[in-house]
Amino acid sequence: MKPIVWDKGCLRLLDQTKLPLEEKIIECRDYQSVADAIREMRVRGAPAIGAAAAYGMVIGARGIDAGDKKQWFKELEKVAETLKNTRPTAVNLTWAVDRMLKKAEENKHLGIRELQDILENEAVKIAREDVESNYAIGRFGNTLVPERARILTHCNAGALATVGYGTALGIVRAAHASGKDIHVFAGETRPFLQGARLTVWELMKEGIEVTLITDNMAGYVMAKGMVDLVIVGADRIASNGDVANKIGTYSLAVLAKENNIPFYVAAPLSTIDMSLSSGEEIPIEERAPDEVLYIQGRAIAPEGVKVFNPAFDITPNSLITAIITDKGVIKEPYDKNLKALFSDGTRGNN
Ligand SMILES: CSC[C@H]1O[C@H](OP(=O)(O)O)[C@H](O)[C@@H]1O
Repeated sequence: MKPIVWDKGCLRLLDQTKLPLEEKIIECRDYQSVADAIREMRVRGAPAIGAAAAYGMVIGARGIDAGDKKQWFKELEKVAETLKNTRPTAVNLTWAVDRMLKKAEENKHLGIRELQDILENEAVKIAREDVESNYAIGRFGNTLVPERARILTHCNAGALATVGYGTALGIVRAAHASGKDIHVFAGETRPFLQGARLTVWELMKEGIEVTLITDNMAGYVMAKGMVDLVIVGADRIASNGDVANKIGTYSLAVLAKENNIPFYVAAPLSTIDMSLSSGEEIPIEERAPDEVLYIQGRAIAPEGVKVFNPAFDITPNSLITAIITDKGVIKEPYDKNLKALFSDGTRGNN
């Protein structure tokens, strides 16, 4: 399944708020509708929103009606700000938009039409690189998966969270494809239910064994010896290896430590933010109370109750067994080993 399809100036998105009951495609022909889709999580997942924002920059750039190039660049900055302000936690969003701006800046000597074409090529490159990264993560991660593995996942870090194949689910796919006996326990992931609605949908489509559990069952299955490893995605990783990921990830990491179960984080280099010294600096998005108060439009709590809805939490590096990237498996000491990862000028948020 492709959550993002670029079709000659139109960005087609699989509306993930409708899954699994409906496979609805929305067509974005202006950058504001791309921003709306990201903000409303119709497209979601750190790498996916980065790629969507890159295409939003292309659509925005082609829609600018500026008298001269200076004005054109000013308008492009406004497009960038709109897209960057949609969601604060996933660094891929900022990384992708800034990469597009940098590309335009590097070629500002060219005409506007050429700049627009260059930006389109760059967005296509970002999307292609993401899929390549996910296959690499799958290959590296598969080396850590035993022949028979019961894998607990959280949220959705699959094809739907990326341009294709997935990060955490990319490892599941690679292990399954290599003939290993894989069974996934998918945590439902309240309140947006990415696990129940998206991860289960993805895995069942491909015939990969999956069992849905509620978030509060994770401790039980781990304590009962029903889980061999935990693999999650990430939205932003600080230079010391602290990880921001979907709310509930930290709880799973503590439970995994308590039960001596390996806890892996799968992420491309575009999710690593080397400008941050620790997870304390990662902004945590707070989302609307209605996401907690309603399921499919039906109230599940008395009207008027106060709600706290942080969409992410921080898992300290001490609870992480390894970070599986598209450049290899990174273990502690994370500050030293992540720095070495970027020392050869590799792309990423350094
Ligand atoms: C492949 S990274 C996916 C990452 O993004 C998700 O967040 P959201 O659904 O709010 O965009 C979640 O944290 C996943 O681990």
